[in-house]
Amino acid sequence: MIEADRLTKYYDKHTAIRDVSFTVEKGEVVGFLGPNGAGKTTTMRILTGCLPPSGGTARVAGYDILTESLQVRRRIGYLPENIPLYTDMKVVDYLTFVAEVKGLERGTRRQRIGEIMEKCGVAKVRRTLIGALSRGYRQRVGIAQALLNAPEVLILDEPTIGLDPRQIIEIRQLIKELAGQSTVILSTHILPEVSMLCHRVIIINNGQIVAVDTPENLTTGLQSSTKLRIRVEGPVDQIGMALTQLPGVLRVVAEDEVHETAHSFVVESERNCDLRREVSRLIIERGWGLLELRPADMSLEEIFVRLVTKETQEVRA
Ligand SMILES: Nc1ncnc2c1ncn2[C@@H]1O[C@H](COP(=O)(O)OP(=O)(O)OP(=O)(O)O)[C@@H](O)[C@H]1O
Repeated sequence: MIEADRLTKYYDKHTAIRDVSFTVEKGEVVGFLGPNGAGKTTTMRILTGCLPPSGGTARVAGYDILTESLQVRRRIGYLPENIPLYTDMKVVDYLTFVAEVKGLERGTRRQRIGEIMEKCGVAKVRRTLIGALSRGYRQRVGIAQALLNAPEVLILDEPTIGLDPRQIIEIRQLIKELAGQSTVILSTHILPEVSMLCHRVIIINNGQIVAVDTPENLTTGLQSSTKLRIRVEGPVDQIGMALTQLPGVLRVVAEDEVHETAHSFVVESERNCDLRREVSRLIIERGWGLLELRPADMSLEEIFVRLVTKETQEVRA
């Protein structure tokens, strides 16, 4: 559905993105993740046909962004980072205006606007001035305008930025519902958002792609060991010693614990070596209290920092 082929963009002498290539399959939700200034917005704007690349090209829904940009724009819904909403227009009037600009058929326009307002949860504020809406509702109006032309591809630039926690949950729910219907690319700094919403993640740093994979593969693939976090009631030294002696254990780290009788440990073993049974058996046989036992995988945050730091160091070297 989307094929980016060595996209490059210079702003004067500054390279915003360089040789960015990736594909997105129909129906996929792909997260674009990267620190500030990484090149996310630039890439997204190029894909929407709003910004010409300095090099490379892309195909969206089968059309070339350079030579068939009108066809591309017809098939794309775009939520920019700063939505250019008209604050002195009522929601329904604004959506009618966008529907006209997008060339929606006059006969079905009203019905379509009604459906979209219901879907995006703005029907009850249809007659409110956009300027009087909360940020969460404005974001919904922004998503509604992006959806009006039933786009095959939806591009959402930081859809939850600046929203309060309740609004964030609502917008994420809305994106999840859209996922089955459109192909979605969304950019974010928020890592849990990626795990929650996206089938795949594209990590971009300094204008270049540093990783493309599923959130699960990213978190397991870069791990050199398997970690278990446990909380146990009993004598800390004896527990630590017994765990260290279990076959397959590489390292045991006792963590600070405010409780006097319960102690937390991270037990590290070879990659893909699952010691949950052995650890729980040991603790129960010794008569200690097993309060908690769970995998302590590397978080997406840790993966992200590792990839981005590694890349930055390599660039500097
Ligand atoms: N119009 C412009 N003129 C000059 N430089 C620009 C312009 N737009 C972006 N840049 C630069 O290009 C680089 C990539 O910017 P871009 O906005 O694509 O990053 P981003 O990943 O979307 O960042 P953020 O998360 O902060 O929105 C940055 O170094 C930025 O300063």
